[in-house]
Amino acid sequence: MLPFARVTVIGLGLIGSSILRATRSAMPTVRLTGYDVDPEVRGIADRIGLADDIADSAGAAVIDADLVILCVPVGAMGAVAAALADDLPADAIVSDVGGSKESVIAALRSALPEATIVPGHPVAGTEFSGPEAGFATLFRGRWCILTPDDATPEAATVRVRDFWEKLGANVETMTARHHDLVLAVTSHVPHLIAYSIVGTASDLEDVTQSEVIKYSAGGFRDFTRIAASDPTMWRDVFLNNREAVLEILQRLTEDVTMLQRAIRWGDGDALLDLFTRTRAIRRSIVEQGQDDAAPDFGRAHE
Ligand SMILES: NC(=O)C1=CN([C@@H]2O[C@H](COP(=O)(O)OP(=O)(O)OC[C@H]3O[C@@H](n4cnc5c(N)ncnc54)[C@H](O)[C@@H]3O)[C@@H](O)[C@H]2O)C=CC1
Ligand SMILES: O=C(O)C(=O)Cc1ccc(O)cc1
Repeated sequence: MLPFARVTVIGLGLIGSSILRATRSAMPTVRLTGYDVDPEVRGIADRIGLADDIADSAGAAVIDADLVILCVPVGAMGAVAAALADDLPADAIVSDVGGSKESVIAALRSALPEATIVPGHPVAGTEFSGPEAGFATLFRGRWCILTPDDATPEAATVRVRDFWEKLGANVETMTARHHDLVLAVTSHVPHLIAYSIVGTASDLEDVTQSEVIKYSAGGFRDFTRIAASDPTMWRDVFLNNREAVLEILQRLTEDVTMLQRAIRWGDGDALLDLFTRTRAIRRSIVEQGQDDAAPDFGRAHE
């Protein structure tokens, strides 16, 4: 049995278009509706047939939906929810895919105080964005984290879990606070480091741009992939997961200072100890098959 018969996706970029493609492939009889604030994106979505209907307002998109998934940058979630509030059917379930959860839940509850809300985050993506970047297999074998709270009916969480499992995802539930701390370590701060090191390299006037590009076959190249991720989306993630990101950055700063000291004083044992531990972490991730989104460089050597 299908968990939902009519699914609406608001925001037709990488994640929204991937959900539409994956739903069409896994549950072909589900009626799909899409909406995006950008008329150009709506035009592309229409042309490539992402949904049965591309609506021209958020309200029109949700009018007969039984699942509405918000796939916009986290800073826009509250405004989108407010824009569709008057047209949302009373029995519809609202979900989202935002990369940070505590502030998104607060924004959704404030805009939709009566609605059934099951917050979510598929931990799957790429550095690309827009409606043509999505693909149907994006969520296959990847985690989707749901962060229901006391106000979320269990039955609604079960239906959203069922939906994501049909798209091929493994579903886990946890509190929003815990999600935000875990993702700050595993995703947000790593992206910040990538943005920062690529920025530092481009600021070094005496290492010319061409040298940066020419010798970028090493670790720097991996950082440039991550640093190519969508600027608006990541600005919003950092502004919305401020507390957890700052806490992890504080720890990172202390650890970098420790490394600085080890290099300064020639403490090779401290360096070897850390590098041995981190190599073991990488190997266990590869063994668990969790490195699909990583680029190919150097894989042959692993
Ligand atoms: N990119 C990634 O790898 C992942 C992103 N996410 C989350 O998914 C969400 C969307 O990210 P992407 O699909 O990557 O971004 P994207 O930039 O590819 O698409 C976002 C779309 O939302 C539209 N939009 C913005 N404001 C809107 C509004 N007020 N009303 C309607 N549409 C609006 C934009 O026009 C754009 O087409 C974000 O919250 C992000 O944190 C979650 C997992 C992975
Ligand atoms: O492309 C990568 O390396 C990613 O880290 C993808 C990603 C980006 C944002 C998320 O909220 C979840 C996954």
